[in-house]
Amino acid sequence: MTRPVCVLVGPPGAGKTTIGEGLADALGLPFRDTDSDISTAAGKPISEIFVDEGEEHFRALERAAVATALDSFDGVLALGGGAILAEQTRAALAGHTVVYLSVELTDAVRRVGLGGGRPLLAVNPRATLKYLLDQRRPLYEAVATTTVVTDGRTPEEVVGEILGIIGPDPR
Ligand SMILES: Nc1ncnc2c1ncn2[C@@H]1O[C@H](COP(=O)(O)OP(=O)(O)O)[C@@H](O)[C@H]1O
Ligand SMILES: O=C(O)C1=C[C@@H](OP(=O)(O)O)[C@@H](O)[C@H](O)C1
Ligand SMILES: [Mg+2]
Repeated sequence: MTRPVCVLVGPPGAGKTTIGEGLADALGLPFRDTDSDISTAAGKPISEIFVDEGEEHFRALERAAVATALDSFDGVLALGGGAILAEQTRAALAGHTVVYLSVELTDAVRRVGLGGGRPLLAVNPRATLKYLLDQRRPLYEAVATTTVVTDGRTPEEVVGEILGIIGPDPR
């Protein structure tokens, strides 16, 4: 069994996808994002899965995609922001190196803009993000082995801090 060297969690706009790519690059390891896995397998964007099959169906695909990646992928793994809502996923994260990329409302709103293809943020991004941040903060904190604050920091600075935590050769 292989396992990711680092799993990134946090709300939309925390930078999981961006930081994950940069971190994988710096480590010379592959990068994977469960949103991309789900979208590739379904043959359509996440936003269309929400419209065609609904959020419940997306969450089932997400639980399966996360379980598979946690068991079989040995690079840097980014999860979707809502993955930790599933008790099954929170339990599966135990024993992994889990970095919570935290972000407060102002920076999260700025980064996601008008939603950026995120169906949950399509109508009122600011109000929805405020709700998501408050609802999920305890869940991110519960699964994380480390928290890295991203507000007011560049992706390069964030990648540098994570490298300092997990080291240059985490395998
Ligand atoms: N530390 C950062 N500083 C400024 N912009 C960032 C930072 N991290 C990510 N971004 C930008 O914010 C947007 C959302 O980032 P993304 O990686 O998709 O976040 P997530 O996967 O957590 O939703 C992207 O446009 C990205 O370039
Ligand atoms: O917060 C959420 O519930 C979601 C976040 C998205 O991923 P990012 O956190 O990478 O934006 C994506 O999984 C989907 O739109 C649902
Ligand atoms: Mg992402």
